[in-house]
Amino acid sequence: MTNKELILSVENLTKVFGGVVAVDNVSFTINKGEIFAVIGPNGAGKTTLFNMITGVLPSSSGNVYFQGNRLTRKKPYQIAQAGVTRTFQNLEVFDNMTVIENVMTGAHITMKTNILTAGLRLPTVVNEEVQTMERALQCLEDVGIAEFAYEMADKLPYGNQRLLEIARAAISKPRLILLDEPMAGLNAEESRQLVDVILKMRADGMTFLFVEHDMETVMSISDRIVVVDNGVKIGEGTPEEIYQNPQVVAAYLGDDDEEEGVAYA
Ligand SMILES: Nc1ncnc2c1ncn2[C@@H]1O[C@H](COP(=O)(O)OP(=O)(O)OP(=O)(O)O)[C@@H](O)[C@H]1O
Repeated sequence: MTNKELILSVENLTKVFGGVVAVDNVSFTINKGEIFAVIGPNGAGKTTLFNMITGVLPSSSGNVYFQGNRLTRKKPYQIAQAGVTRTFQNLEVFDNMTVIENVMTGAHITMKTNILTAGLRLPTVVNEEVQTMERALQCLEDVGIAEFAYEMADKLPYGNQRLLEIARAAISKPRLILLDEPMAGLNAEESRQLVDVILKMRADGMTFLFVEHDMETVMSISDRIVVVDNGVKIGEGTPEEIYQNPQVVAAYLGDDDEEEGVAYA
């Protein structure tokens, strides 16, 4: 990649739960427009890392900088306002809302409407609502599920609910989206659809940081990968470099068939 522009810098991030060091002095940087994966065995500390970057959990030590601004100790909504949004490991779709209403909930961090102005139904409020609805529809179009906009969210197939989560993350116009195991539970066709959406959004300038167990997806779409094991970063590089890193192979990918390469499906 030419003209690298640093967007996220994770510096010596550490999280201790009681006696357990869940994330141990992890550092890495992400450039604008990259698809960057974090992989590692169950319990390696991936979700904890995500939770610290997005302000869901305070770090024990270390710092996170986004476009040069320190995110450490900021609240999740402040981090979202700064341009970092995320999806969660388990679906977080509101069942009792339509698809478009679900997407609109993602816009509240960028809206100017407050309880007072909303109660007065000022023209600016009505305008903002209309604009948000239009933007929500556009986000649904971008992920390919606009035709379901006015259906109840829980009626969508699982794969489309994941796409809905991406649309909801995208409506606040983030510069970085974190995806926590986006491929979990998807069938092959749904995974392909989601990969297409991620690649298209990246082509439009989005940066992605994602945690994923599906190695085929990780190896096929990631520009760079960080590998964590027991909270410690044990490798970093392109898919090819990770594939050939003996420490990573031994700790995570399995070294049964080193001769022929790693079986990571
Ligand atoms: N709230 C918590 N309190 C205590 N320990 C925790 C807490 N959250 C996570 N841990 C511990 O921290 C370690 C890392 O957990 P984490 O969920 O971050 O791993 P992970 O890599 O995301 O795992 P998975 O792939 O299974 O989702 C584990 O040992 C876990 O038991």
